[in-house]
Amino acid sequence: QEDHQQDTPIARFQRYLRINTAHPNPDYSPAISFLKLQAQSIQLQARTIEFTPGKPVLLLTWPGSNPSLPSIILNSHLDSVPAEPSKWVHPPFSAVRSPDGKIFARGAQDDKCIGVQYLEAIRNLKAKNFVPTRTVHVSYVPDEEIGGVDGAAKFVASKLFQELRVGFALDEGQASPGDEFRVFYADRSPWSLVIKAEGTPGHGSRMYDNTAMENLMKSFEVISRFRDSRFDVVKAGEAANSEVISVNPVYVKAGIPYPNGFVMNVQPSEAEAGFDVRMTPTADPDLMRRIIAEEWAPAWRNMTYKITEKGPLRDYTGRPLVTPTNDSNPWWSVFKQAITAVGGKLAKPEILASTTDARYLRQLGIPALGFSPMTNTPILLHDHNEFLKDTVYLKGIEVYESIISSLSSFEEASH
Ligand SMILES: CSCC[C@H](NC=O)C(=O)O
Ligand SMILES: [Zn+2]
Ligand SMILES: [Zn+2]
Repeated sequence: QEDHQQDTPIARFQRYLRINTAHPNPDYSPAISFLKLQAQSIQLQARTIEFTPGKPVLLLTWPGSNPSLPSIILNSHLDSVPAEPSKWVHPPFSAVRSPDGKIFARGAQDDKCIGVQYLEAIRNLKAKNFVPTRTVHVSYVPDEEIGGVDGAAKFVASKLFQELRVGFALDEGQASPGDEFRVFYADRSPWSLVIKAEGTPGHGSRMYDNTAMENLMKSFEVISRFRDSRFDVVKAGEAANSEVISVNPVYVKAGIPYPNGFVMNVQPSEAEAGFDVRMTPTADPDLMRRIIAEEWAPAWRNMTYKITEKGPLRDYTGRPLVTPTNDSNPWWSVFKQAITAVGGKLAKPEILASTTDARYLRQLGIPALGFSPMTNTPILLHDHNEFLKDTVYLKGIEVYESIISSLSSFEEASH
């Protein structure tokens, strides 16, 4: 294909997309090599740090003329979720460009687009002899899709990160089906919930009280009611999906396995289910824990449970992980103006329904916005046939040029 031979912004995007960094075995080293080469070609300093062996963080730096000012950081993740190739119109790591300009690849939207757009924007600014006042860092972190424990979490906790003196951060957002850019000022925080029921085993023909399955089914009813009550608010148009606590069942595990299925005439003594729970930034974690303990998995119904919090819900001062999008945050006005300067319209700032590594930055008190410049684009992250149009990709580079030049030359020494 013609795209293979060239060294154009689109061809460079395709090259990054063709590196398979999907879980469960993301191949990080070719991705790092590719990005390092790109960084070299535009004279950015590069550092690779393995906080966990085999899980590199790449940090690129464009020094500012006034390094005493807090820096800005542009973050993206190296990894992707897996793809099911048989369900795609083009192989998920082919980065095929269709005649109408759609570039198909796992990671096209989430989030390899921004990873290279940052660099293309810097390339263009350098070509125009732009010099940033503040230092600009670009970071590439592993394992975002599995929680970032060995990636962003370790990176932001490092001495190196502290030495960067980051004043403001950008991380990924989500595509916008309309013609307004979307921006995210907070994430919902994920909890993994596993509930287990125990009960009296017995013959499949008998009806008696307190079986494990009956205990688990009662939990499903209670949890369903909680889910409906929140979902009804969303369906009534009174809140966005991301503004309520969500709970969704993700697995059930019970029964006695048999070579071709399950034993059908024994009621099992144990049953288990897993739930994805998403806490809104201002949700009360103690209240949620009480609901789980007293209603969803009560000991009196022979149930136990385990909650695993996937990241922080509050910053170190106990405040919700929310970046102000008003005049109290000078970075916000600079960001907003940078979008309008290139003819972009900005939608009302939103909470992200899922989560990103931005929560680790917000935990430190660093203002962080989630932003991926994709308008008129269907939301295809984690979906089959994820794609991004070439024109949208190229427009995004222009948007980042505006954002990076504005943020990096903004002089007020506030945090
Ligand atoms: C359990 S942390 C997982 C993080 C993941 N991030 C993107 O999809 C998410 O599910 O939101
Ligand atoms: Zn992502
Ligand atoms: Zn993702």
